[in-house]
Amino acid sequence: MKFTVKSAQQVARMVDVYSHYCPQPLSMQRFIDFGTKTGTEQSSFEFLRRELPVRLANIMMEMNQLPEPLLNVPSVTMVSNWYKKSFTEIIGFENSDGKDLDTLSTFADTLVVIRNRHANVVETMAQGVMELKDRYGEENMDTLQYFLNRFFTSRISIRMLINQHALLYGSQLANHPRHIGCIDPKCNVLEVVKDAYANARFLCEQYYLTAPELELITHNTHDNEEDISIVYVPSHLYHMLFELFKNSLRAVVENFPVDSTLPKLKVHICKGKEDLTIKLCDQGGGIPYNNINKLFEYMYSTAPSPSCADSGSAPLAGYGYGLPLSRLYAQYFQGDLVVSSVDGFGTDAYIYLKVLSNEANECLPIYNKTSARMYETDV
Ligand SMILES: O=C(O)CCCOc1c(F)cc(-c2c(C(=O)NCc3ccc(C(=O)O)cc3)noc2-c2cc(Cl)c(O)cc2O)cc1F
Repeated sequence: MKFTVKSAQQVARMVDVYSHYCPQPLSMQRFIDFGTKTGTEQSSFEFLRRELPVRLANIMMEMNQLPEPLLNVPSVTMVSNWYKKSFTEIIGFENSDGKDLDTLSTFADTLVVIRNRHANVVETMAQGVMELKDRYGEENMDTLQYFLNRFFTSRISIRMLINQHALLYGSQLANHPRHIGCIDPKCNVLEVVKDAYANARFLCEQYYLTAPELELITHNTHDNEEDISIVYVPSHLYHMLFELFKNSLRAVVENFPVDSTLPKLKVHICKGKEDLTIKLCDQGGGIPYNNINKLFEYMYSTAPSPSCADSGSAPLAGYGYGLPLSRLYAQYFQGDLVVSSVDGFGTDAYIYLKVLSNEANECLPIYNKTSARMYETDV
């Protein structure tokens, strides 16, 4: 394997070239078919050595459009350099031979290096938002919100592609023999709900010494399956549920006096014709309607990092990005996450997932004139 070192100008030119290609959204069905019928390591390599730089370049071009104050905070510069390095490494395979076993092995290793390099991007960007708030207050908030939603969605999609290749063809084993990469074709929703609740409850009891019980209600009008299942990525579903349970547990415990009997959390799981809906209902006192959107705002939610927060900070509180990121996971395969609250009583949170795999297409940000206009600062 020979890698030619490229100058910063050469890399910038290649980023521009690759950013002119549109990312290709894959459906859940396509992921499944590729992993079980049509795909080989060679065809996966030949797809990824183009698609990954295209997805990286599209979001790198958006990052370069950010207004100066956003672009120049140290943490954002660091993340930008990680992207440039990873982009350069992948385009190094542009003319490699997909039939050569060394090439395939080096490519798989490179993907793992890239995945590890980008492991702390969320925390680093949260640090960048805090640096920005300290320096410039809440300017450019709308631009930041627009960019981060697209940036984190792009990151979810790139990690999905890398994980599929690594699990299907790398040395890393899938979690379960039934799984196709990180996808479970029969993801048992009830089990993921119970798992997320148990772990959130453990944190809640560790801090508050109490936690509300869980009541589960299932409805299946789609098929006559005993256990409600869906073709989905269990780790994505777990991430969403764990976040929502943490919020509900915290709200309920904080809404009632110590030693009160706490009202149960009620979770409805319903598999319908098009949607699988998971509804979490709590009596946590609710939030005013006007403040719901703030929960999804990165600038508003950026709390001091748990390590430096005062010792009294609840372990249920993170960087505050849990909810916006959970909604991006839901939307990534055309689903959604909606929070509806009754001020003074409680909150219902809904996770909507597409039941039909051919409707569950990746939702990807595309860099074009429309998106570029979003970054044009007012004159
Ligand atoms: O730090 C993190 O990562 C977690 C960040 C997030 O932390 C929160 C949290 F877990 C729970 C709540 C909360 C409250 C509350 O706190 N009610 C009291 C208050 C009353 C008035 C106002 C107001 O006037 O603005 C605000 C709160 N009521 O319902 C919810 C609630 C929110 C969501 Cl998204 C959910 O899925 C379930 C819930 O029960 C708010 C959070 F923000």
